[in-house]
This record gives sequence, structure tokens and C-alpha cells, in this order.
Amino acid sequence: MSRLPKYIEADDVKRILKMTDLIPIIEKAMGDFSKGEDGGVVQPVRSIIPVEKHGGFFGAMPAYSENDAALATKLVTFYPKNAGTGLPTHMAAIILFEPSTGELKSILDGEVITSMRTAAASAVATKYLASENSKILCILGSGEQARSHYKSLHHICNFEEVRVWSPTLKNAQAFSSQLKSKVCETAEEAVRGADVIVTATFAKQPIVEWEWVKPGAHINAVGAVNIKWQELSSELMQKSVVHVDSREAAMKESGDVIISKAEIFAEIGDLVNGTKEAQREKTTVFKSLGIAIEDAVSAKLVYDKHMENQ
Ligand SMILES: NC(=O)C1=CN([C@@H]2O[C@H](COP(=O)(O)OP(=O)(O)OC[C@H]3O[C@@H](n4cnc5c(N)ncnc54)[C@H](OP(=O)(O)O)[C@@H]3O)[C@@H](O)[C@H]2O)C=CC1
Ligand SMILES: O=C([O-])C1=[NH+]CCC1
Repeated sequence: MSRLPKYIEADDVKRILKMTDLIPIIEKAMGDFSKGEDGGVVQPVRSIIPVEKHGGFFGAMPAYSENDAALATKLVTFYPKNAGTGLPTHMAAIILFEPSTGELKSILDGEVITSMRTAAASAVATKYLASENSKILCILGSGEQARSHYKSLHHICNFEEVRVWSPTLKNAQAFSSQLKSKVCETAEEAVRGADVIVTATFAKQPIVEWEWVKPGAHINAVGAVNIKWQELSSELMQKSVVHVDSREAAMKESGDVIISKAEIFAEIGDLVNGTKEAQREKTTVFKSLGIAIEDAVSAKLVYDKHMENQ
């Protein structure tokens, strides 16, 4: 290699990436992904290997979008045990290439992109699936994803009340002191009566029950990214209309889907493409796992904007 590639660090990604730009780009990418080859997207289910000795996971997530000229791979680690140590639980780098030549263009910090693109994907799901009159947002978890979802979902709904619950009370209080919200003592208290619910936790056992959920509510279930883990009870999954980002990935990675044996109604991209009708009046779940194409198009957006200003 004749020169070092440009490294775009977290602070620059944070400065450049705006939710208002990101949400439509993620919406289009989810739609293209669900068109299969017709959408010009090539993306295998990611490889995740356990780093058993240290309780961590390492994932490789390659993707190519012909329409967006984005060719990239994200390398991501997630170490639940990092919680409380000062290190983030998720760390990532995205390596971006030029699709026409194969040249390495840039390496970007992947933490901010992971946080924001996941919240943008939930915003897209919420746009199609939440009641148009949604007033109460419930967030379970108070970490990185909880914060980014608070921000992204305010682009979709005019919430009058936000509730937060997290197992460590002081973490919920810290969230609430920075982002206007009410701390709840139990998950049940936070969930009952909410119109939109976000689960963004490292729970391995269900933390939300069917009978707590308001009929017609929409749930963005972001955690439990493992075949053995669940955030939502099997009854809740079975009785809701279930959506995913990738059917193939959900059948391989999602405990919420696999353990409950719930039927998957659609990918969010099917709603974007109009090939499945959104059932807004029913209780709906978006079981999000995170797909590589979201990272690739986000990284391309950041890179292009960064280069415009050089
Ligand atoms: N779908 C996707 O695309 C992506 C999904 N994720 C997943 O989202 C989830 C949240 O990630 P992130 O916000 O970055 O992580 P953080 O480490 O920042 O936050 C994790 C949160 O989970 C809570 N928590 C930990 N253990 C439990 C438990 N047993 N029951 C209930 N809550 C628990 C913590 O609560 P407290 O602090 O109060 O102890 C904390 O609020 C993870 O599962 C992660 O893997 C992440 C990236 C992308
Ligand atoms: O899509 C993603 O980057 C991840 N999903 C779960 C952990 C990291």
C-alpha cells in the first residue's frame, strides 16, 4: 500500500452524521436489502465468533450496495462484561473500499455509526408500525442504544412522555438527568400504557410480558443478539406481528424468534418496498439484529461528507 488510508475518528463521525440524513438512507438500504439481488445488495449473514475465555464476541460484517456504491466491512466486538469498567460494551471499526477498483478508501470509527444506524433502523420501523398518535415512549435500558433511540424516535413521533427503566437505578437516573424522561422502578411500570417500547439491554431472559403491553403498541427489540437470549416473552412474540431486518439472520441469531417459534411476518424492507402491508393497528415487534448494509451506507455517507470538507 502506497499511503495510509484516512482514519475518521469518533468525534468526526459524531459531528458529521445527522439523524435527519441517516434515517432516509437506512430506510432505502433496508428496502434494497429486502429486494434481494434486484436491490443490488450483497450481504451474507455475519460471522460471529465467541471469545469464550473473556465472555466476549467478535463479528465480521461485510456488505456491498451497488446502488449506493458502498463496499465495506464492519469488525465489531461486544463484551457485556465491559459494563461499568469505563470501556464501552461495543467497539467497532468500519473499513470502506472503492467498489469500482477495490481500493481501500478509509477506516472509520464504528461505535458511533453502530449506535446511530441501529436507532435509525428502529426509527424506520416505528414510522411504519407505530400508531400515528403515539404519545408515550418506554425505554428499557439506559446505555448507548437507549440514548440513541431516545434521539432517533423523537424524529418520528411527538412524544409527551418518556419513561426509562434500567436494572441499575443510578444509570436510569443519569439517563433521565440528561434526556428528559421519568425513571420507573420496574419494567412493568414503564411498559404499561406505552405506545412505543424499546428494549435495548443485555438481558438473557425475557423482560417484557404480553399482558403488560398496550394492544396496538409497537416494540423495537434491539438486544438479545444470541440464539440463547430473549428480551421478549415467547407469548409476546407469538401474539405480535413480528418484523425483522433480515429473515435469514433472525433464523440464525435471534433467541426471541428461535425460542418462541414465532412466525416472521415481514422484513422492515418489505414495508418500505410496499410488498407487505404495515399492520399499524396490531401489536407489532421489530426484532432488530443489525445488518451490515446499514453500516456500509452510513460509512459511505460519513466518508463523502468528510471529503467534501477537506
Ligand atoms: N440490533 C442491533 O443492531 C444492535 C444491537 N445491540 C444490542 O443492544 C443492546 C444494548 O446495547 P448498548 O446500549 O450498546 O449496551 P450498553 O452496555 O451501553 O447498555 C446495556 C444496557 O443493558 C442493561 N442490562 C444489562 N444486563 C441486563 C439485564 N440482565 N436485564 C436488563 N437490562 C440489562 C444495562 O443496564 P444497567 O446499566 O442499568 O445495569 C444497560 O442499560 C445489547 O444487547 C447489544 O448487543 C447493539 C448494537 C446493535
Ligand atoms: O449490528 C451490530 O453491529 C451488532 N449487533 C449486536 C451487536 C453488534
